[in-house]
Amino acid sequence: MSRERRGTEGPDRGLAIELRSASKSFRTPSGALHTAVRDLDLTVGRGEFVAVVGPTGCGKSTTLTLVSGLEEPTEGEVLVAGEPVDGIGDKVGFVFQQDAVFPWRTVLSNVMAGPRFRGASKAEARERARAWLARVGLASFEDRYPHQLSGGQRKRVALAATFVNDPEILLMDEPFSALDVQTRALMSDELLDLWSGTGSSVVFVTHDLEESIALADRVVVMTAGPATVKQVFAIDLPRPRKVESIRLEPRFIEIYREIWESLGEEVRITRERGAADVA
Ligand SMILES: Nc1ncnc2c1ncn2[C@@H]1O[C@H](COP(=O)(O)OP(=O)(O)OP(=O)(O)O)[C@@H](O)[C@H]1O
Repeated sequence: MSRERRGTEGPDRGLAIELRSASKSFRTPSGALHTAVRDLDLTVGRGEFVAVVGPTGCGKSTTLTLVSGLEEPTEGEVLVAGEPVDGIGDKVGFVFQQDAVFPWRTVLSNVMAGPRFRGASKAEARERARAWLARVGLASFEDRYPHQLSGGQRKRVALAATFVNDPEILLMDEPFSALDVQTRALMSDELLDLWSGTGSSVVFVTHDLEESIALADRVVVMTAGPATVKQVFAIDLPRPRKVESIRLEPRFIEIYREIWESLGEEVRITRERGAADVA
């Protein structure tokens, strides 16, 4: 286990993402300033899988929106591949809790959409989409529409539609939280399988500590809001991993206890604040 260095060294070519003292405040409808993220330092290496856990409402999604370019930091810097983020770049892919699929398009057409938008010919887009649909086990579903699929199948379409664009960076915000427990474990295994060949850097936000440990190279624990990095844990479990079996290993349980000690404290702080708000 290691606490991450909270350094401010110069640009590092080996880094996919750097947040340097990043803060984000929002103006609330009443006109007050609400700070969602405060003085956040976080780096993600190329090809690294980082999971972010923290109490509800602490600022995890806001952190992702800063990396994606959907929002700008109020203070500090956000760099992707050594360059300051300037709007939404095509190096970044997203998978969210809601299915980001076009309901009026077939499965094949959904997966072709990204390459087509990026200038690929129809034939090339179709070929690449079919290859990814085969990888996620949906080759025979290409003519279906999203409403004709199960939740797990729709999630597979979303994964294929993301990976088909060869993203350097993959931002995932609780992507599997709407799925049942078994499908969730299967999807986690599939994600690891798909990711392992790509070299993409992943930032995966989740409420589920088990999921974060099973998937990630490092788990980042955020403080109760405003979010800042509390502690970073290196996960020294071997790969390839299967989530259902790895979580029974003694080392996994040991890591879980250590991280929960850190995370549980922030969850308690958040709960106590909530209780004070309604008192
Ligand atoms: N556009 C916005 N305007 C005002 N406040 C916002 C905005 N976006 C987020 N917030 C506030 O910032 C805080 C952090 O929100 P965020 O969605 O990042 O938390 P989170 O950790 O992802 O939450 P959860 O775990 O519940 O999904 C919350 O108090 C939220 O209400």
